[in-house]
Amino acid sequence: MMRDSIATARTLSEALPYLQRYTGAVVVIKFGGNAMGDDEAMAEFARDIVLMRQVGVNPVVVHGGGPMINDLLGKLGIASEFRRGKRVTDKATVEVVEMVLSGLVNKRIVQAINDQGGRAVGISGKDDDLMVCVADDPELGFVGKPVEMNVQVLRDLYNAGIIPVVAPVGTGVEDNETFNVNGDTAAGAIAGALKADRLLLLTDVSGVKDETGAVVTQLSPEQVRELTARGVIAGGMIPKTETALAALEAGVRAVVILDGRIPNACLLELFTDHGAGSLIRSTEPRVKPRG
Ligand SMILES: Nc1ncnc2c1ncn2[C@@H]1O[C@H](COP(=O)(O)OP(=O)(O)O)[C@@H](O)[C@H]1O
Ligand SMILES: CC(=O)N[C@@H](CCC(=O)OP(=O)(O)O)C(=O)O
Repeated sequence: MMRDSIATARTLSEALPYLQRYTGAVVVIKFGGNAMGDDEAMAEFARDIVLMRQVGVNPVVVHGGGPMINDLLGKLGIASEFRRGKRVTDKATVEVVEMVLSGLVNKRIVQAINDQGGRAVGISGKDDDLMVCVADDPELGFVGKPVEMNVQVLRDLYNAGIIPVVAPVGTGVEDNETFNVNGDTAAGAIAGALKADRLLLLTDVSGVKDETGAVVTQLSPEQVRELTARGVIAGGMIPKTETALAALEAGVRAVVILDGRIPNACLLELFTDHGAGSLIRSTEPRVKPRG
């Protein structure tokens, strides 16, 4: 018992330099549908987010919900397919996407954060024209590519002590269209527009893997391009790494792809000597042992 308390105190003490480094920092967390898990895992994620806020970080949560969209599409008998990690989205599908993301998934996360004593407010990319989109690719239908980001609403929320929780649904430039935006793409666009200190992409794999299946703990943009060209980075990992590169270009300091199913994944990454997952950034040398 005493030993446990000593270990806890040591962990807190070791966190000091990281707490100092991240005070006032903007950290965008993409919470993928596959990383969400059961209610207990959701509560644990929410606790981490509330703790971040408590120690002076400004967390902005952007979520996915692909598996939950699949469930409802399945019940409705609507077939769905993905191309290069993005869902081909017709009119009927985009309605289901908006219902699931802005409704069920968004409010589940908001409630979980509030249950832990945080103040979460859920919005989508439509609110205050946060994410204005054009069609990404005519073959994908109503899949949006963000072209104009109005992130002041996020600053207003976090400056008021509120944790914004964003559903990746965008509005069109004209005709009041609704766009389905890949959650990673949305998180990257938001992190880029906020020039966030960190973008954490929480998924269900331990990081970006090489051809042997080993997680690469740190990658440069060049290495990402090379692994993609060789087909080692594939499927759902493509929007993640594309997002990482675009976010770095836009001024985000570093992007981490990590396993959201590990307990306290976000805290482990931000506040301990051990990083988690794959860190993608251009030049700075790595300061933490990872893995
Ligand atoms: N090189 C790679 N390293 C790790 N995962 C990869 C790689 N290439 C493809 N993947 C796939 O990408 C998936 C993650 O994307 P996705 O399922 O869309 O996650 P999420 O729902 O969390 O956004 C992994 O489960 C894995 O199957
Ligand atoms: C265009 C596109 O693919 N949109 C995604 C949006 C949800 C998402 O990104 O969910 P995950 O993060 O859980 O994968 C979709 O329809 O599934």
